[in-house]
Amino acid sequence: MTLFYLAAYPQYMDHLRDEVDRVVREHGWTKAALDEMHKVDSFLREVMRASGMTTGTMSRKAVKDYTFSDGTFVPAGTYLMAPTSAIYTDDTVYPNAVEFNPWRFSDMRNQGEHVKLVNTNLNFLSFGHGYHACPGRFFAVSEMKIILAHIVATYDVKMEQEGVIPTPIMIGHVCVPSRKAEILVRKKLPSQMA
Ligand code: HEM
Repeated sequence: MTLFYLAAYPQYMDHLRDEVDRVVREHGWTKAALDEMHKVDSFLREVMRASGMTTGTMSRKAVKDYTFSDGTFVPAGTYLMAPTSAIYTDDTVYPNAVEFNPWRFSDMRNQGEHVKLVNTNLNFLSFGHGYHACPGRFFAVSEMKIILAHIVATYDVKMEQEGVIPTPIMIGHVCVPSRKAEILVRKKLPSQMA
């Protein structure tokens, strides 16, 4: 999905590339470099938010009657999910939520908010939250950052039609990237590489 966003919005490529070139020049391809890639991190988190990935997450079954602090009563046997897509498209949570803003989270981070991709909170549930939050996310995020950083450092990518994300397939509540979409990929010339 990230590749589709990267290709659909090529105007962000140079910002990512500048960041990757700068931190890799300073730290090499190391964990320290990944930690410095705030824009790469933000881009990935914004793709997870904007694309939704799932309409809901953290499925649970109530094993006994439960009343939430606001009075909501959940009888035993009820299945529940946290409504990720409702949260991710709520303008009061994410201003101008409909807009893909790749620097949304790096800007928030600059203001002192804990919104690195590995950070979970009630407004970002793609890795779950609380006691059962995904323990594999630290590994997964490092992998995703390495792949995105490598792509921007090595290739130019674009979609035939700018600004259009190929329609995903919904399987139940899970959003699967289109398997038919095509992306134009061109390897950068050696002289363009850092
Ligand atoms: C982008 C990649 C990934 C995403 C989006 C993701 C998402 C999630 C989510 C949403 C949960 C919480 C489910 C819940 O509360 O019901 C979860 C749990 C879990 N994830 Fe991941 N995950 C990813 C990668 C990984 C990887 C790479 C591993 C292992 C190497 C992993 C291992 C686990 C385990 C063991 C749990 C269960 C934790 C528990 O129940 O206490 N995940 N994941």
